[in-house]
Amino acid sequence: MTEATGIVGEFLSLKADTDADVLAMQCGDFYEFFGDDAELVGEELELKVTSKSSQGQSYPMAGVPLADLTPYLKALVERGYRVAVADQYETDDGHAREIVRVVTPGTFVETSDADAQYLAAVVADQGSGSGSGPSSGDETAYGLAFADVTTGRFLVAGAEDVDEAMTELYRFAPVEVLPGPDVRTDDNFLAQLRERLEARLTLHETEAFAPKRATHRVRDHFGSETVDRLDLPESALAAAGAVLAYVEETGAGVLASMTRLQTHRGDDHVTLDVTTQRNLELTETMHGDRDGSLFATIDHTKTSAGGRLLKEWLQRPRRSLEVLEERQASVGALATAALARDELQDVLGGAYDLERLASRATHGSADARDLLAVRDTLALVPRVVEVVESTSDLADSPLSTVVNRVDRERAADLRETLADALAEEPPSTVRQGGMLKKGYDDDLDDLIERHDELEQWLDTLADREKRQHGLSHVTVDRNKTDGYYIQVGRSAADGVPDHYEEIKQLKNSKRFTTDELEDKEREILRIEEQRGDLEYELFRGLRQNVAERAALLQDVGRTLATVDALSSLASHAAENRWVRPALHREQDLEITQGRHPVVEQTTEFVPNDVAMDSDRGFLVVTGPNMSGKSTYMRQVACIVLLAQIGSFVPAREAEVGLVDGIFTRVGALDELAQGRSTFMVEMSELSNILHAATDESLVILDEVGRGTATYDGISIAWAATEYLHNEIRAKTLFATHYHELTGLADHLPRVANVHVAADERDGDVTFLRTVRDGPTDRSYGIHVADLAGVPAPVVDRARDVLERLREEKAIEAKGGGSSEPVQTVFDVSGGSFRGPANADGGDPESAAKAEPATDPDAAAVLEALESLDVNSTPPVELMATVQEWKRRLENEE
Ligand SMILES: Nc1ncnc2c1ncn2[C@@H]1O[C@H](COP(=O)(O)OP(=O)(O)OP(=O)(O)O)[C@@H](O)[C@H]1O
Repeated sequence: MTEATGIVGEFLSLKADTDADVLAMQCGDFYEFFGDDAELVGEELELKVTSKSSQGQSYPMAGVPLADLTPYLKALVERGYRVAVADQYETDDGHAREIVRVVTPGTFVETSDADAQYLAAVVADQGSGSGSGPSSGDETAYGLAFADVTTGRFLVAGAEDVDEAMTELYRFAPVEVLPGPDVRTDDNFLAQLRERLEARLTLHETEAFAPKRATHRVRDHFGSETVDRLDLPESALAAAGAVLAYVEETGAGVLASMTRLQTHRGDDHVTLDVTTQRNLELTETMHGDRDGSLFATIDHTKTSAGGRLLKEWLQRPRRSLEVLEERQASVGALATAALARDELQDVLGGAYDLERLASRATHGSADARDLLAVRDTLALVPRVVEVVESTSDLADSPLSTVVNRVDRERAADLRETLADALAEEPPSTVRQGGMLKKGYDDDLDDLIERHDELEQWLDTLADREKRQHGLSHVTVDRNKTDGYYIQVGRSAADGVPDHYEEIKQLKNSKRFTTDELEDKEREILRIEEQRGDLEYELFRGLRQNVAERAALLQDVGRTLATVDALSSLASHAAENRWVRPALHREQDLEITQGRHPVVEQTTEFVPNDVAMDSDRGFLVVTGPNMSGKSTYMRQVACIVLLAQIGSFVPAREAEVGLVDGIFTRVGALDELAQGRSTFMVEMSELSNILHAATDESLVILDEVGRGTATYDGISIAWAATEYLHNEIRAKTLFATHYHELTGLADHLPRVANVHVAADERDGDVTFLRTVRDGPTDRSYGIHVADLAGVPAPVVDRARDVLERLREEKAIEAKGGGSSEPVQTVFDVSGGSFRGPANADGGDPESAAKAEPATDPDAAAVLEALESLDVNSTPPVELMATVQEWKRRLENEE
């Protein structure tokens, strides 16, 4: 095959030099894609694919106009592609092309989405674990770095193990992850990354992660002093260095907007593992919708920066009483000062995203309209301060400190500079002039003046020509093809003077030019070109000026976002009768008339109380299917979570002891699709909780043990309860269908039973949604099956069967002297199941029913099993023995 030459050859050779998935190469006014890349964009972006031949071979080709590249880049990076962009530049002997940047999901600066867009790196800590890399045990620690090129945010974090690393990663939801060298070989970690995150995994060159090199880079960028002060582990520095290197190498050109190195410390924050963030539907529902999430419910922010901040609060609740009480006080003040709040929200409605604009200025992609947006947003600062300071509730609240933190003088300076420079309605291009005002620069003023004079001359030309030559129907105008022209109506066209040179005939008129007009035209074009160049230079200076104040813009942006997020919480609290929870560091949790923050929006919600303290730290929640157990427990978790972002909560009154983590384990239907058995998922989640929870945590367990055989399930639930109660001592709510577990309250001092009440009359069940103390007596599964539309014959038959079963139970129960159906209970002291009759020393026959192992053959088998030493018996012999037991038991039946 002959090698392509010419433009295709150039394309293919540039492509061979990059590890990007796709190359867009500038060819004049277009970006072109050739070969496989053309096919790919043809498919992904629905671009028309044509063909281009080179050396007798035909190559697919597709292209987009220069000015339209951004939306195509956005679409490609959103699909996870990395796109190299090669620009064309002039050389002495023609032109050449060079790759100027590689646009990737994590380095796409021009995004229009409101959400944060994090690029992350994760590095295994060499010094941790048992020393031989990440696969050697789960004690490997990790260093993480997160950078948002669109806002300049840069954070580093450490994680003690895989779970913590995954939790942090999930919290930031990066769009692109750079796994460090060790992480790349850790299949388990990679599998979790793929499963938990929707991020592109990019294998960046390993040298970038080398600790020495990376540390040097971080020091160089953020200053040695900052780095020393933060005292970061090597792995975190390696991650941070790799992120910086990647941002630089991809050519995003925004490094300068990363002005601050912040640490994200897990111990400042409430641990919310991945499962919990999902289960509580913080930012999206279980079905992946934004609507119906907790965030969508409480978000009334007016700016995208405010929305981002509120989401960040929700994903990273705090543990510091001081921070939370400050936020609460501001929310309280804003909730009371309704008029001032309206005014603030109104003002914020005019704010643009300063953090994003700062990045665009640094990147060099901000146009004059962007700088106008900076000017207009800075102009809001005095008004915001004024509203706060002139409203006594707000002036006395921490909000006053928040708004006064801004360096107002510098903000006003920059605003003034921009106001003096920018024209009121600048164009969206930066090359054609018209962006800057008179008075900004003397040379520019000269050009503008001369331009104005010429325009004036042109404006009066038509009148002059009419007068001088006695013409009628004369206009003077310009267009792209004809340049400037004098247009004369057809009736008068024959009478034009001799020096008129005809350039075009139209249906009802003719177009002419004259030497004089051509001279003026040349002059005007020259001035316009000069003006364009000069304005571009001046504009770049102005933009650089803004870029150098990135930190100031980030501060102002952050302050406005904070006011926005706090006002949003205040609005929601005021409109939904939420109250300020009393926070403290004790274990108590007391919620009076609490509601579920999301469900209350769409349902006539029945409020419920929760009372937990050091003597009552474990609630077993029972109740019929569909009665509201899950809602009740999630409501508790949501209220604690809201309290720990500084929000008010849906209750009449609430007292919340701060927690260090919220852990949940609820039905995991969605995991089924990923090929893991429900039970396996359930157990690994339980295992995570039992490892991670502490006596300061809140644990929510919904139906643990349900995914396996009943007795296994009960046993696991039982053992987990004991462990949580005795060892971990976490505040726990445990919903279960295993009625047996309600017996725990009699044996474990801190366990109490509550149930969600339902009323049954004439076979109809009414859900009361009220939570009451004590266990429930039965479940109403058949009623729910009926509600769910299970065919009537099946429902009827189920009722029959249930009746029969109850009758049998009733026989047992009668022996116990009770007329109520009684369920089998688990004997704590004996560790076995038995009927209550037996517990009372009643009818031995019914006890035998509940305890099948008392059958003589079964007892013999059990005895043999007990004395068998499994470890020393060869497998074949074991199998034979089991078969023998089986035969013996079956024969007996
Ligand atoms: N306090 C309440 N007020 C009003 N509606 C409620 C309340 N609690 C729950 N609900 C509604 O009742 C329905 C069932 O609630 P939930 O899923 O919590 O029941 P459950 O007892 O956990 O069910 P299951 O045992 O079948 O999992 C939901 O539609 C929920 O919105």
